[in-house]
Amino acid sequence: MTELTELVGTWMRRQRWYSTKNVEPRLRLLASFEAEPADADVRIVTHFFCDDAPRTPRVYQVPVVARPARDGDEAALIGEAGGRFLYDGPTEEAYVASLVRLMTGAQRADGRDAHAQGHTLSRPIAVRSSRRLTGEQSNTSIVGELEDGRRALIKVFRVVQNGENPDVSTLAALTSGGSRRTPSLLGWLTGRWPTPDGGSAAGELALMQDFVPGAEDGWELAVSAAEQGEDFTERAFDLGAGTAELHRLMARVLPTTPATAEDVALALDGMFRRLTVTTTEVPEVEQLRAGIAAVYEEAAAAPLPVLQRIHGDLHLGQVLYAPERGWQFIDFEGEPLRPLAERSLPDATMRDVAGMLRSFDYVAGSLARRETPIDATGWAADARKAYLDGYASVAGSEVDDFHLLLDAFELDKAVYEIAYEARHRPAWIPIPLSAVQRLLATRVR
Ligand SMILES: Nc1ncnc2c1ncn2[C@@H]1O[C@H](COP(=O)(O)OP(=O)(O)O)[C@@H](O)[C@H]1O
Ligand SMILES: O=P(O)(O)O[C@H]1O[C@H](CO)[C@@H](O[C@H]2O[C@H](CO)[C@@H](O)[C@H](O)[C@H]2O)[C@H](O)[C@H]1O
Repeated sequence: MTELTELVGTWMRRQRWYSTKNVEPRLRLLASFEAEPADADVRIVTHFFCDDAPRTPRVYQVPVVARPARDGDEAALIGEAGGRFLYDGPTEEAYVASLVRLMTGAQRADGRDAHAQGHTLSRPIAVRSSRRLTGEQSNTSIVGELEDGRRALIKVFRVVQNGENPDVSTLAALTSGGSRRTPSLLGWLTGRWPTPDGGSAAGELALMQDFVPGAEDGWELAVSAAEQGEDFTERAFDLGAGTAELHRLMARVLPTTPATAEDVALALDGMFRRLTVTTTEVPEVEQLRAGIAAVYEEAAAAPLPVLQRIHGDLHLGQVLYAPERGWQFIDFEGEPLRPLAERSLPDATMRDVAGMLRSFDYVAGSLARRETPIDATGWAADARKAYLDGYASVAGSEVDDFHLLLDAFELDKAVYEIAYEARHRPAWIPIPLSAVQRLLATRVR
């Protein structure tokens, strides 16, 4: 193993975006692409590593800035190799500036390293300064000050996969459709890299969208309201109405298709697959399997909706509340544990509604697990009802028409969450696990 691969492996294991927990990465360097730096002293290289540690190998994008001296951000130091100090690219202005040049068309992403760019800007624009965001994220986000005074949110995808990333394709369609519910997409970068078996893959490497000023994170807002016993029903109603507006726009600007028997079979297959994965990781779920399966089968026999593009991983952490713009929806990448090819397929809007309903339950679940527990079950029930009322204020009787589907998706999401928590936050497994038990026992909305 080379010095670089060893250093990156040790460092990567500590990163939140490293998706295989509790194991040592087993990395293989697939390719490295060097970008043109503005400063001759630094080298900017984006590496693609295959990690063989998980059952299905994953490819990671690792941009690195190599400096002659140890004068970068200490927290972002990957290590020293070949007489240079290697820093995590997104914390380095040189890397961000080069990425923005590529994404906005100021620099051609030519065939040399097989990158392609796209943007919605009328002219290239440079970044003046940048700051990496911290916090729990699947990817790495950066706030950049643009030369025209605007701010942009730049997202660097860490796990890269072959195919269309809905974070870019959904936002591109919504932006051209004039969405008021999402930030505008400003630019993106698509790249090509070799696959571990000698083939070639292409997919999105980064995107840039406008930064929503003064935005508060939906999860933090909801938790703080719940812990103080503050009424959240008006906000939840608006969030429901906003979700339905978003769905309407998606149906207008992206393909829709009536669900067929094959779609139902595919969806059921996906849900049972998740159930099996979860049961393997958390064996207590096995005893709930028959009850869960009955709900799935009942939904499959019920009337079918028209399928369309949806958010795909909707929860309170995927919405921002901005004073001037109201609720804004972000992160259209879909569930990180789901294969990319599935994530752009037309789906049922009730899947998103179910995701948000689960999130209100998580607010109560997380407060119940505090050192001094807070009972927010009433708060969550009110928020849930207000959200559904808000959705119905725009979408009419859709929730009532497809309530069996909604029940099934709520269970499916909770089953997914059990596996997610087992990998990321085992102490929180009881939140979705008790939700599954409750949903089976009551089947109420
Ligand atoms: N357009 C935006 N304006 C302001 N903040 C944003 C914007 N997009 C994302 N954020 C902030 O960045 C965080 C991570 O973004 P997100 O798209 O959810 O990334 P990830 O794919 O890593 O989950 C969000 O929780 C939010 O706080
Ligand atoms: O935001 P991501 O796309 O990374 O989504 C993943 O992580 C989420 C947690 O950060 C996870 O969401 C679950 O926990 C939330 C509270 O932290 C809660 O609001 C959600 O309802 C719950 O699903 C999400 O499932 C996962 O895909």
